[in-house]
Amino acid sequence: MKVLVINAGSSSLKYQLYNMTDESVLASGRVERIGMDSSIVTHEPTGKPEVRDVSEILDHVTAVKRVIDMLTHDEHGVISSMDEIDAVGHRIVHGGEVFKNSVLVTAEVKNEIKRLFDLAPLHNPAHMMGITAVDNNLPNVPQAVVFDTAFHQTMPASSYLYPIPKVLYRRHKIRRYGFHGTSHAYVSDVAASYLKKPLNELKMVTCHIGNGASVTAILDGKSYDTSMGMTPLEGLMMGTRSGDIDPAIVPFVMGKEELTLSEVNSMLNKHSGMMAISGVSSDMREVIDAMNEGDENAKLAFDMYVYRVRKYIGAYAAAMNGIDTLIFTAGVGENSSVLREAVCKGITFLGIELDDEKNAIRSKEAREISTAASRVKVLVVPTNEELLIARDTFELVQNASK
Ligand SMILES: Nc1ncnc2c1ncn2[C@@H]1O[C@H](COP(=O)(O)OP(=O)(O)O)[C@@H](O)[C@H]1O
Ligand SMILES: CC(=O)OP(=O)(O)O
Ligand SMILES: [Mg+2]
Repeated sequence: MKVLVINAGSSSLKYQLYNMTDESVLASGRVERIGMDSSIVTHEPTGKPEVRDVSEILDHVTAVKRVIDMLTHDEHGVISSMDEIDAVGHRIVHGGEVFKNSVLVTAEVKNEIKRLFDLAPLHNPAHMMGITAVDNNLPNVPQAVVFDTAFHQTMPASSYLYPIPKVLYRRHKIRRYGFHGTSHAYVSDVAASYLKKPLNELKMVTCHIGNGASVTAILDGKSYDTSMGMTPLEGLMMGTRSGDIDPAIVPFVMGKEELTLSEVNSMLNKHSGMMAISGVSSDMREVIDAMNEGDENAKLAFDMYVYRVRKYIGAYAAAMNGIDTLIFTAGVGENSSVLREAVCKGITFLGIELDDEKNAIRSKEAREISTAASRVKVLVVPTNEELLIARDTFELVQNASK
């Protein structure tokens, strides 16, 4: 069975085609700048050269059509016709309280995802466009949806409720949901296999540090608490997102600077974080480069970023009354030995001892970077949200056909 995995954003659409017989990736790629005058399609067929193309792609339906054209292309294609695509799996950021597991797409599921637009206005409408685009281009192919929030549905009320009037939870479902769940679940599972220990016997803290960043406490193999909240804004300092701030700042700034709701939202989501403090970039590589060249604002941004990761690790070690495994994943967590060192060197009291040589090794494999004597095992585990989405989709479609 061949499964196409789609991660649709507001102006982009990433894809991977899997052969589920051996879970190999046949092709991957992305369509960027959808709706703008020059969209960029990057297609990477396994074993063949990468193809890049600039054209006008005004909507997601056309984007999916282009993806199918690339996958079935005479020269750059990896399948002979679109009939070879047996199922499509989508990443959906917000599943609210309704979706605790991945499901096949039905009319009712689509309605629920639409009802959640309010809680994830930046993400869910884009995902819905992805689903509609597949409906239009591959009308007979089953689709599944895999939610970033699902893994965190196990959190106890003491973790997910905010100390605000309870009526707001009842009326509007205001609570912590948490995100990147597919990634936290995947890396915790890989780490347990790597350590040859049952997942439910470990006290883990997983740090998904990419463009968006979140930390999760995993107890008994389940999400116990996580740093992102009702939306992906809470928690760590990120590329352009503020993370935790005093909520009183919002009405205060709105009054003083005469900002509207949408302006203050944009300030916190798009013009804060590392970008705002460094004045250099939201990209960790550029911030580290500037810091190494002596830029003091870049150093302050890096120090603040690291400090906040450390505080969450400490908080979650306390929340679980211990920690035995610390995991780094996603763009920054997997690639930046500098960040991992800065985080770990400040929390040695927890029993974390980094092996500098192992930390410096670059690899695509899961690996341990702590010393043999370190009480806490520190691992780097490359995440693979797409593979988990493909697996869930495959399983749902197979079960449905039994
Ligand atoms: N070698 C590196 N050192 C530091 N940061 C890196 C490195 N490689 C990638 N990154 C960072 O990873 C981030 C992107 O992470 P990623 O998980 O791909 O994000 P997303 O999936 O949210 O787009 C960027 O900020 C980028 O700077
Ligand atoms: C939920 C979220 O923040 O996703 P991303 O890291 O892809 O922005
Ligand atoms: Mg990501």
